[in-house]
Amino acid sequence: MPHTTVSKVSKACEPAPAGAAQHTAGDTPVRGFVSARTLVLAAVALLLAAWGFLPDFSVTLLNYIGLYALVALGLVMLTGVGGMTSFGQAAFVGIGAYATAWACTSPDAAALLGSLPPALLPWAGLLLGLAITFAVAWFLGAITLKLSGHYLPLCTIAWGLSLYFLFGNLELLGGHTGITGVPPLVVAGFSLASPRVLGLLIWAVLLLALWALHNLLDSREGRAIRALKGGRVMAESMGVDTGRQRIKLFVLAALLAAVSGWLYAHLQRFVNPTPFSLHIGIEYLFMAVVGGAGHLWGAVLGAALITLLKEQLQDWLPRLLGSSGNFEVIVFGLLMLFVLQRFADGLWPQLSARARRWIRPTVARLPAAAPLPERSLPARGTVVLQAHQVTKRFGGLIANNAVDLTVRAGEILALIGPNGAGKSTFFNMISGVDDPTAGEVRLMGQAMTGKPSREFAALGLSRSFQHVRLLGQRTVLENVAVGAHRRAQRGWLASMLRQDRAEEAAVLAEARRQMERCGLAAHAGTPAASLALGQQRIVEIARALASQPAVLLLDEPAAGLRHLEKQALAKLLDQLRSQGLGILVVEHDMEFVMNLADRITVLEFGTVIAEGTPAEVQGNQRVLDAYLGGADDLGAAA
Ligand SMILES: Nc1ncnc2c1ncn2[C@@H]1O[C@H](COP(=O)(O)OP(=O)(O)OP(=O)(O)O)[C@@H](O)[C@H]1O
Repeated sequence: MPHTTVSKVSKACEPAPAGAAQHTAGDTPVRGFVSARTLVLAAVALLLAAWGFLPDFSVTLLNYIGLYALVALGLVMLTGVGGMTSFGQAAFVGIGAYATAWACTSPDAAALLGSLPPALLPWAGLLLGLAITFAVAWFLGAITLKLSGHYLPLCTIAWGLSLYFLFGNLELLGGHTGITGVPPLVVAGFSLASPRVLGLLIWAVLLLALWALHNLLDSREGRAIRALKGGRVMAESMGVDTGRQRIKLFVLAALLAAVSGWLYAHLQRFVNPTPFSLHIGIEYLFMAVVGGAGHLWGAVLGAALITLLKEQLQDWLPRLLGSSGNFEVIVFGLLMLFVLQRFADGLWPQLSARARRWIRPTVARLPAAAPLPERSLPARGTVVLQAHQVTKRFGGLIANNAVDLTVRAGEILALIGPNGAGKSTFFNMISGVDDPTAGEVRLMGQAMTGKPSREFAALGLSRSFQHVRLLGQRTVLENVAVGAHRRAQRGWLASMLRQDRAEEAAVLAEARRQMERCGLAAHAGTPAASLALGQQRIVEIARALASQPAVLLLDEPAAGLRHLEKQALAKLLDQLRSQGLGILVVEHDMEFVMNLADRITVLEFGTVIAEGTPAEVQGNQRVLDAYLGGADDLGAAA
């Protein structure tokens, strides 16, 4: 925004790990003497009480902080939570601002909206701005969000620039001069012309957005959004439609920016293209990152810090250096470098870590949990998963060569083979991560070729990964709950408005049930990354079980486990088998495999070289040859 000028906040609305926030003290020790919620309410009450007495300049600063924080909040969701970087948010602020300025001042708009009383024009402008932003963001999202790596940020720069130049070149938007004479907002006959009064609306909108987004993150949909950061493969395997979630997130961030632009236009009462440039888009990103891009309150902190810092620098530097110039930009850039070097996760985590001693997380009460809908498992012996002549080529390399394999309900099939034999590639083929070059995969009798992983998940297939894919900073409970995504239905709006509590209770109860089943009950509130690697693998199994699968694919589940843990895992898999699950295990631990599997398929150089019971496979000379040094392992397992 044009103004190069212009809360201290608490831990309160930080999206606390669900396990810590919503369940018994057994998960997380309850500390602190003031609850996060009380602190926020007290801060809001204080701000309200002081609002009438603050100097005009402070009110102006606070208004701008509120406006910037709204945009940065969208970026926290998009970048910090969802893992997508955008430099172009200022353009959406521009759409919100120009839409209302045009609706309120243009003769064309008057002809169109002629019957509307003048007091309603800004509200028509808001609707127009939101509608245009929605359409533009959806369109841009659809064409750019498929890109990954540095391509996506580059694209946001491209369309950020395009929209900026569009604002300056459209005659109907006043060209580079912009639009003047934007009227003040009027609510119920009361004019919000004074920045002091409009500021109340700005902060009310910001607090409402914080509340809604906090609720969203603390829900099934919030976990799905966070799962995006764990990689699309994991999220899709848990049944999350990642493409849709990404677009929704992108549109949400754009709409928040547009609302900020709308408020800005009625605060400034004129608009021109300058505040919607790429330069300002970068500044918004700075705010989110410096504040703490993974934390909702980080947006407020970042907006406040950067606004105040720029203000001070603009004031002090010319005095200090004895000449005027844009010195603050240089110092500002250096300071940003320092902050990002020193605190890569932003400043909010630092602040909240210090406050943890005296602030306790809000304990939300959930209603009694009803069970989630159950899937009826196929009868024992039914073919649940079938690979027919599955071939995968990577250029000239044949990773899987006409592999046939069948998994039945109520059995454990092991897929073994030396390193590089093609086991993980095959796993990807039969779970929808990748498409076979030739051949067919059938799940529950349905042809699955070309279908994404989430369709596999919908039909009852769940999996773990060779390289653990968990949300390391989130609790074990939350990670396991991601697995139950498809068993619940409440969407974004219901989550934002807290209309999902009964379902959320059911999801978390199911996650706890699976954790108990897997011996993880004591770790509900522990961040997943702080568990040993072997236990993280068990968390993946619990997460897979939370989807109530009919087919379970486990990629090296015993790797990193100690002897007793392996025994417990074998017992669990045995139980699952007796309950009728079809289980396919890729594993290098021969003792584990030989004692557990009903049948074994052996791959070498992508080709099946043997199949049969453990005893048959151990006696197979080709298998012994394939393993060479590993022949001892096979023998030892006998
Ligand atoms: N995306 C890819 N592009 C090119 N080659 C690949 C790709 N993925 C796997 N490969 C190759 O395919 C072959 C099979 O690899 P894969 O990871 O499936 O073996 P694996 O049996 O799972 O091995 P490990 O037991 O070590 O995990 C290897 O030669 C590997 O280098």
